[in-house]
Amino acid sequence: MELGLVGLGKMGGNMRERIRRAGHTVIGYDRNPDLADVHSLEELVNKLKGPRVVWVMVPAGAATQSTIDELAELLSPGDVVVDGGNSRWTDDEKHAEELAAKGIGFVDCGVSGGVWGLENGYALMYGGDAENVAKVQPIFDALKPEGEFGSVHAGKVGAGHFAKMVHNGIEYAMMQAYAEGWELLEKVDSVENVREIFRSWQEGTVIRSWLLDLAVNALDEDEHLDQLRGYASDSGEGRWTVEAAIDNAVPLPAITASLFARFASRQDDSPQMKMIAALRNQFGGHAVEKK
Ligand SMILES: O=C(CO)[C@H](O)[C@H](O)COP(=O)(O)O
Repeated sequence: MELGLVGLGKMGGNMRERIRRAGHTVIGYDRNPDLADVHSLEELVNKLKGPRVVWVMVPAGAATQSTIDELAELLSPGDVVVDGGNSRWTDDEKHAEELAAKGIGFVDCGVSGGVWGLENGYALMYGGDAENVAKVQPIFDALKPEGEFGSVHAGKVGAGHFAKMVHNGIEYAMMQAYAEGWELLEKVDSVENVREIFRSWQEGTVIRSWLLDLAVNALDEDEHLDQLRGYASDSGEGRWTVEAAIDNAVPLPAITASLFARFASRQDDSPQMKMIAALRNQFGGHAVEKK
């Protein structure tokens, strides 16, 4: 089938390649003309035969919103827009309504696989009406990993991005647990080869995983991570997971702690720990360290 793909960065560029390898035609648009097959969204839409499917793979928020606004003006009734970015799931209902007003379908799709997806396939979690999902199905089949699992129709509009958000929350907590274990192992003098301990865990253990494999890759590149600063960014999904937990009164201690650990990583000198030091000094005369 034919697909229009908007956004040809690290994810979108590799997805275009994987879909083409499966024998489909992909017309890609990106603001960077070096990456794009066409010069504008209008040209992309005009080149596709109807009913069209256009997959949006641009950063969540303003970039996704403006792309969907533009597509709403260009596409025709019966066409479908897929939002494959890491959009906040609460935006999906709004996008579906905006497009439905013009007779255009909408499917939200969480995509996992990172830069390895080209070869390994992308795990897909999508939400929307069966009729719209069916129009995209050949593309889902091309992107997903080989084998029985790796893609799911998670539910109604929004369910795909909600599933991806929870996936990322789990990702935060798993990474935090590996990172904490690694730091503790590195701290203790009697432990001599932390990297090899991590490597040994890749087979037979309860905690083997792809993230563990990637941790070993990272330690192979830089055994004690000396070249990195202990600073971790976030792009929103952990925060939205914690917000959803509050809305639903679901306790998420591990995911919440892993999000807050990232915030702490961005402080050179913790203001709250200054207060703790000051209070210990006030009530107990405990020593403080001064600048
Ligand atoms: O979706 C992903 C992996 O599954 C992206 O890599 C995402 O950027 C990870 O989230 P964060 O940037 O908040 O760590």
